[in-house]
Amino acid sequence: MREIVERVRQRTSIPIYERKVENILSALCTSNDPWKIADLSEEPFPLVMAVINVLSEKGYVKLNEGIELTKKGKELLKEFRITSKKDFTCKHCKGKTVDLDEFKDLLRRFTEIAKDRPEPKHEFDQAYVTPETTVARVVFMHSRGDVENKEIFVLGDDDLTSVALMLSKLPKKISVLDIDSRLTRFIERVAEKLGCTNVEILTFDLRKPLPEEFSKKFDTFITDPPETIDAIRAFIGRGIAMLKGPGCAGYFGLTKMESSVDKWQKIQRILIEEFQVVITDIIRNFNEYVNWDYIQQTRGWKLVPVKSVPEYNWYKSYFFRIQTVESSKGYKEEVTANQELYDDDESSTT
Ligand SMILES: NCCCCN(CCCN)CCCN
Repeated sequence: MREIVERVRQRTSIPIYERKVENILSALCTSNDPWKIADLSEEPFPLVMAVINVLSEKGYVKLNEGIELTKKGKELLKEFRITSKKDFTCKHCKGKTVDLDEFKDLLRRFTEIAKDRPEPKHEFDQAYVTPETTVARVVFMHSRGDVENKEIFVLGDDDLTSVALMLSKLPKKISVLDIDSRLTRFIERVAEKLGCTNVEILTFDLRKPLPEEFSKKFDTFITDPPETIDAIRAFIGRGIAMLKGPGCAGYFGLTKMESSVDKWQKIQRILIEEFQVVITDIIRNFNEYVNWDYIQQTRGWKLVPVKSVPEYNWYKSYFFRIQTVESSKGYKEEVTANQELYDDDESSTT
């Protein structure tokens, strides 16, 4: 096991240690599909591919249609008492903790409107979540008192969370921004069709500081940023700066597919030490993403040893809720990153 760790360490700057190899071997025990192995292992996709390449060189797996354990690989599992990854996610709520039964009509209307949504754009690292996920986000936020009669700010909205909020008729005001004018135009048309007059829409690049009139005006924000440190500041940091004061809430998705727990620690330190907010909820795999059609143009595709496109929604993220206290403060500076707003050594889906 140690020589596997040493060999991988020469290949990637992503932190690697024995337990991570174990997680990947355990996932290999359950599936030979590279996307599912990454999903089950909960390790960043580039790291999972680096480990699989080393396992293949050392004869523990063979690469044909899938990634299969060899006899030698199965002996390694036995020697280290590694068993297959198991999943006990609740079949009723699918891990989202909320019951959508009272929102069936909202979900039906949302799904209908979303039929004409713009397709994900590679340039902006887009990938939208399933309609059930978008509606479950609104229900979860509502269950925490963060939607009804509240002023809500949506930073980046390829998931069309603003549309589900409009359909719910619960918020006092919805402000939504996105860099992609296909999305802002689409959301404008929906707001007109629904006759929503309490919606403000702007096309904006979050690398730039937001106009001062947005500062400290909102009760709640939601965003689903890329997992680079720059994006955490540009999306979540700006969202916190828009909140009125203590007791307000922010929501965002954070994936394991493009950020290791080692990077999660850096992100959580920024939340607690720099932004001085409190993390009140982290719901595992709450956000389920629909497979995007540019996957064969991504860096991940170059890394995957067997070129098969994912057959199920493999990409998930955890849903975080943060809450502000007296000393909380957001981020208002310019972010100078360009493509590295989306890319770091752990990302692979751009
Ligand atoms: N490039 C495809 C995957 C991007 C997912 N990211 C943006 C999702 C926007 N709805 C980040 C997901 C977790 N923060």
